[in-house]
Amino acid sequence: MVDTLDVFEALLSTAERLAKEINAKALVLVYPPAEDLEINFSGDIIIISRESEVSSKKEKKNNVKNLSFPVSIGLQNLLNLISAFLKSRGIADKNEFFVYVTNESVGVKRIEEKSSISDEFFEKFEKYSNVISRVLEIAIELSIEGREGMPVGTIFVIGDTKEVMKHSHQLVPNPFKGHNLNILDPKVKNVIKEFSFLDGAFIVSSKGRIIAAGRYLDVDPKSLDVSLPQGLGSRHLASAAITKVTKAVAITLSESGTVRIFKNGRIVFEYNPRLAINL
Ligand SMILES: Nc1ncnc2c1ncn2[C@@H]1O[C@H](COP(=O)(O)OP(=O)(O)OP(=O)(O)O)[C@@H](O)[C@H]1O
Repeated sequence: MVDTLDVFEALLSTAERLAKEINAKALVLVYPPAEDLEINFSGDIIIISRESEVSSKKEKKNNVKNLSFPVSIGLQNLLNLISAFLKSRGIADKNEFFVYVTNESVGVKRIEEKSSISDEFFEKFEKYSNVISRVLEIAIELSIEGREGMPVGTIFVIGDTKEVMKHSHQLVPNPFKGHNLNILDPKVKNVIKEFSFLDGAFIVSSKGRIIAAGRYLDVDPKSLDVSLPQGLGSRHLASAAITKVTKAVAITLSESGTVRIFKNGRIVFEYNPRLAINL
């Protein structure tokens, strides 16, 4: 039997040839099965890993960039995020291509207009990458599992904690008060899930400390000129608004199962894990 690494290496050499032939702007390795692969490509190389800690030691060559995405968000979403990343970094422009390789496929992706995620999102994403990834992971699991079999909706507001606290108040006594719990601690995942039934939002610092749960966001989407696609109610409007009035990122889980990331009052990422095909 041929092992995963052999398959990946064979796909990689096809991807290298393809990238060269079509003058692709970047070659993207999605969750490669080994760290020290020999990659022959003169353009930008992006390595997507599942590790939450991205070590810079692997960025030996300056055309290699590591991005960490520990959760599986479905290939299409991942490719859209990569498109947006390449565009925001000036690596590739609209209608240019990148080639990607996964454990099972090689493909070409054209950079589309719609893949416009603000630079700021990636700055934030890189800065709080571990925390955002962990919250996404929890939101995705909650979307699939629900709580005691019932669908759950909630909000996580990450970063700019001081300002977020100023623009919110407790709906119920804060269960996290006086505790020093960090969302990056694997044991804390279940605690978050347990409290996901509370109305309101979880407030998480940029380093992952859980500041509060059951927090009502005191924002007025109308006066802040926040507009969202029809069908999104007060949970989503409040999430968009808090990211307009502060520098925070908000991640919402809708009772319908869709997970969204908001930044600067806009949706920058949308994904329904219940409809997803895993990588
Ligand atoms: N300003 C707010 N701050 C915190 N939580 C809020 C706020 N507004 C609404 N919510 C929460 O959102 C819940 C659902 O409200 P609503 O159904 O209007 O939202 P929605 O955007 O349609 O969300 P869903 O897609 O999950 O139904 C409320 O019960 C409340 O817990």
